[in-house]
Amino acid sequence: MIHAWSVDDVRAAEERAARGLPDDELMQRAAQGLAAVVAARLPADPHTQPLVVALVGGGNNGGDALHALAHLAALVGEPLDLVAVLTGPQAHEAGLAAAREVGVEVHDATTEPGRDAAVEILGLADVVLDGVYGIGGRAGLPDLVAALVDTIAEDAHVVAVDVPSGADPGGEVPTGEGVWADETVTFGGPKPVHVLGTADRCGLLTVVDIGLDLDEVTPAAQRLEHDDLALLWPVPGPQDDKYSRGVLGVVAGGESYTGAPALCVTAAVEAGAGMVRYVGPPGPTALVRQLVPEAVHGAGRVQAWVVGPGLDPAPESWDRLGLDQVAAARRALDGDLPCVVDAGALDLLDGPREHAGARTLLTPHAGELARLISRVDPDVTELTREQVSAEPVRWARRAAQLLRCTVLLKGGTTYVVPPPGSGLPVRAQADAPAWAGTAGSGDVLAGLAGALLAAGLDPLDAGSLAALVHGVAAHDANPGGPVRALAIAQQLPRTVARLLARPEARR
Ligand SMILES: NC(=O)C1=CN([C@@H]2O[C@H](COP(=O)(O)OP(=O)(O)OC[C@H]3O[C@@H](n4cnc5c(N)ncnc54)[C@H](O)[C@@H]3O)[C@@H](O)[C@H]2O)[C@@H](O)CC1
Ligand SMILES: [K+]
Repeated sequence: MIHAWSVDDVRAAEERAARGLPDDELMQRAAQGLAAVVAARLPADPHTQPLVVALVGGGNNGGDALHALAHLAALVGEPLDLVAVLTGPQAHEAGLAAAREVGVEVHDATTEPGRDAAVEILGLADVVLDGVYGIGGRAGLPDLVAALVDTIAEDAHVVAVDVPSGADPGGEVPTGEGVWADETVTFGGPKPVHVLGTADRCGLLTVVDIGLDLDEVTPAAQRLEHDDLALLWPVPGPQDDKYSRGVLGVVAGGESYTGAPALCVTAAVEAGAGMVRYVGPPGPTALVRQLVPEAVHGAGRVQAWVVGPGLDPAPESWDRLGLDQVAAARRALDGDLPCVVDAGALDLLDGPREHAGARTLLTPHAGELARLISRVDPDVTELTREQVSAEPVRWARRAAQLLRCTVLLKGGTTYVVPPPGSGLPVRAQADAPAWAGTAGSGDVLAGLAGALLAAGLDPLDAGSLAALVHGVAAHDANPGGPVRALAIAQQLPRTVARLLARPEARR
């Protein structure tokens, strides 16, 4: 699992670690680690002298970059062209002195000749170090810096120092502006932007150990990795039977929507639910009977519910079967069992589930979340899908707060936000190929998450693990090509087996 700590917690850990150490010890450790990464990225061609350019801001992030240039000169031993471009009126004094000492060429881009020289040199660079802003940064860049970033050579290898400049280190305010790095070298531990930010903003992430102790500090954000499946997946033991493994009830679909329940039930069965009970009218029941002979039918004892895939929340008054299905959905929502609330059932929620908020996992996409918040938030009249997509963590948090439950917001990156006050971190998963964005894919995710809730996982683990496995299964089902929702569901057993068998996971 990748843990990411808030900027405040990292700064506090830096303060603790710095006590009793020489003034610039942490920066030297950071710069040395950074230089080692950059040294490994230099082009190997013996006929050309590599050109490394650092964009340098006025704070300590710039100090890291300047010291790294100095360390790089010592580390590589071969001739190198090293250039520092100063982007503001100040630069880290000791860093600048160390860089000058080893012969780094310095240009001050706040002057016209300096800017012209910087533009030319950035267009030729082999490696660019982005040392403009680190954890002192915020979303967006001043015009001068943005213009310099735009002139970086297309084929240059861009290494962000700690955080890509222009990105919000807290990961909450997304912006496309600023540096998009091929890789990011961070210090002490990941920050939320590395986990929550747009998936390819930071590139490959390397953490340099500078001696911070964050073990006892609760992370602000997390990402599950493939090896985490073995820790969290409910693997049955010899004493288990279908009941102890978890019985999932599914209230989904209606006479006009028969596909969603079939996909949802298939996914839950393929994911290894002990038993799946489908509740619905004759049409979808017949289809589920045909496609999933393992499922049982009609209401009965269950350990968790999935409510909502393909559910029409507002059938016509003459549609008796539709009204019965909504009544079944309401019974599940009014109870106190763990529940995945998906699609149509989201429209049935007006506030928190009374006794079961903490056991509830909402699984909206951006449009559904916008509609839900517009309806239940007294401070919001009309929220759009675009607004949710622009600030996904903010709005998922808002829904989690209003409904006192866990919210899984589906998208290219899937965010799983626990209820406020739970002390739990936000999780973000970006495991799925874009091919997975296809009709029925969400019904599969709901069934999979439901199977995990029924097995006893809490909503944060169930939601994030479901997002991980769903994404990996979508890849496994047809690497590099299109995939239908049913194929994702049918791939689940093999994907789970493969991830359980990973040698790292078994340790
Ligand atoms: N504190 C420590 O002990 C260590 C800090 N280190 C480095 O220090 C960095 C943090 O340094 P600083 O706190 O000096 O902050 P930064 O160097 O990240 O930023 C400096 C200043 O730039 C301004 N600024 C930031 N974003 C801006 C924007 N978008 N537009 C305009 N102005 C902006 C702000 O006034 C900010 O204080 C870390 O990211 C890391 O690189 C490392 O050397 C490791 C040790
Ligand atoms: K940076």
